[in-house]
Amino acid sequence: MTLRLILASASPARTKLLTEAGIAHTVTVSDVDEDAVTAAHGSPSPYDTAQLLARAKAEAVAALPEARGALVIGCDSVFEFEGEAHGKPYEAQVARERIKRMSGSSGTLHTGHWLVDTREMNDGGSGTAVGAVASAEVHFMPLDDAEIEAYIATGEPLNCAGSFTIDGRGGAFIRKVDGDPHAVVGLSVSTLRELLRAAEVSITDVWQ
Ligand SMILES: Nc1nc2c(ncn2[C@H]2C[C@H](O)[C@@H](COP(=O)(O)OP(=O)(O)OP(=O)(O)O)O2)c(=O)[nH]1
Repeated sequence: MTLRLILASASPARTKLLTEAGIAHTVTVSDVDEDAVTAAHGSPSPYDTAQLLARAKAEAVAALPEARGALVIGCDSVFEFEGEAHGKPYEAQVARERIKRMSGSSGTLHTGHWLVDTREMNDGGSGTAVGAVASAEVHFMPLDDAEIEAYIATGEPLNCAGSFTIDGRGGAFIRKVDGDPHAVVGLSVSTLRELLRAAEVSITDVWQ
């Protein structure tokens, strides 16, 4: 039987990562209310938030009829900076305030992963599942105000957890990454390999 892998994410970065890693997949976006999930768990740490939301997204898609018989991977990225959990800034003023503080400093990007194996799922069951968080510490170069304004004006940081990318324009401001760089982009392919192994699937089985 051909293995089907579904990415439960709207993130263009994640599907690009899988495609460039040669991993065949389709995309089904969940409609998870992320604020409701985190509120239901009190005030989880940034690490736990990433895992909780990855799990919620994967389980929501795995419950859909079209997911039956497939492997479903959900992800969520949270940037931990000075004890705060930063998602996407969305607005220029929020990005400006955050990037000014991040300049010359460092923070940790946590990406949660949750894999649901629906191949053995009985009616109403949830299938077997396994998850892991991959974290990487990101060290930033000092940015001057003109660079910050120009970066925000591109729009790139507004829809990225942590208000930066390492593989886009933001790469100009990254001094180093301690950890899996793919975890910063949004999906650690080596973590996916480990989750697939737990489901007795080799990464080579999903190579296209
Ligand atoms: N290309 C790139 N994207 C990044 C980087 N850091 C963060 N991002 C993006 C990837 C994700 O699209 C986004 C993280 O937000 P979420 O984890 O909430 O995922 P998103 O809302 O995009 O989609 P989803 O909730 O999974 O449907 O930030 C980076 O270094 N490079």
